[in-house]
Amino acid sequence: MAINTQPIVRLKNVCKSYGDTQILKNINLELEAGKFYTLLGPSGCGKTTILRTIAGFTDVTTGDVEFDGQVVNDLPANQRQVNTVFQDYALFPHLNVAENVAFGLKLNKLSKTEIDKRVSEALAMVQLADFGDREISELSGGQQQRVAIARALVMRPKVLLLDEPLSALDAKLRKDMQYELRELQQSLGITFLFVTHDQEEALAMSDEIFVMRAGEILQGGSPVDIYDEPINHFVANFIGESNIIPGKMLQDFQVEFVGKSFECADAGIPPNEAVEVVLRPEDLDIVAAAQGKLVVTVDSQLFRGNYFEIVAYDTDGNEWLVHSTNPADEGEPIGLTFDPQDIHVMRLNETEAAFDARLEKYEDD
Ligand SMILES: Nc1ncnc2c1ncn2[C@@H]1O[C@H](COP(=O)(O)OP(=O)(O)OP(=O)(O)O)[C@@H](O)[C@H]1O
Repeated sequence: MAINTQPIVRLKNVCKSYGDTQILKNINLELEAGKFYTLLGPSGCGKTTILRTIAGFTDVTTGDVEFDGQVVNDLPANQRQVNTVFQDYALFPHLNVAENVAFGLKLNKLSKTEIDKRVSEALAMVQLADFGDREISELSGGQQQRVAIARALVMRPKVLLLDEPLSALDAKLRKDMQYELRELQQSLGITFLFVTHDQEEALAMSDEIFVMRAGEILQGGSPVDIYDEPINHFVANFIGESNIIPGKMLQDFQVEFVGKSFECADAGIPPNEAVEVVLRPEDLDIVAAAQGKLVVTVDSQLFRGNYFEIVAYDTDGNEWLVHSTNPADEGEPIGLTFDPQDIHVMRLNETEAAFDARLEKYEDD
């Protein structure tokens, strides 16, 4: 039997402009059934605009939005099999919980019996089975958020769009809701497209992340791939914490930075090319200065609960962030060691396509 691998949603070369301002620049993405996707990027980069083009609230200027292989550019929002959970939940304060959830079904003129059944099911999915009669004002922020999700799920969408739904919650509740949302997505098997500017949230929740900047998707991939193999300075900096140091490729398996030559994984980059080297703070070990591959001087440190975050500088003036279980002496030199495999070398200004081709080649070799 042939397996249907056609994406549920595909954006093909989508551009969106308001007047002379281009907001989305040639967006290409595919969403498969049953996966948790995240659009991640700084404020104003176009995340909400992408959701709106999929939901049908915003027309594309050029390009196509496809559902199940059919172009839906002209299909009105209410005929697309998607629902959106908004940042502010957009619940109706004068309706109780069950009435809020029933709203869309009533508009679609379903029978009372069918509406009651589907509302109960949707409230049970978000663990609010006994809350149907409550007023919205009697709910916590997290509970309101779940009502908003139930109201979207009750319409049985193929894709649920979530626009920063956790941003109004305090840190603890936000973490709990991250687990809940992820579990809900997995148990329902619906495709979620989630928007956040919080990289930790994106890493924790997603099957796949699209990292955006200024109207473009810079890199798409699994959290592990994007963390370990960022395509460029922006992605490396935006995802997790990194030391990004200027360097030069010397030959296969050898890269130079801070005036020294280091063994590295083969990156498929020609000799003498200027590069940037990424080393994550947790991949650095502190040793005595004489034993270090590099010597840096400790500038300051913060206790982060389960580790010390140490800021140090090398002789070229590059800042180094190091995570260590032990404190260091401020003003003193320390040695740093690291595994060659933990050095990630990036070309300057490489496109994602060129990066993928290079990665594929050196992984095959
Ligand atoms: N209707 C509109 N008219 C003109 N400009 C718009 C309109 N809607 C959005 N924009 C602009 O498009 C850009 C992208 O906005 P968008 O809301 O998609 O960003 P975002 O990544 O979701 O940001 P945030 O994280 O702050 O919500 C912004 O510069 C915004 O000002």
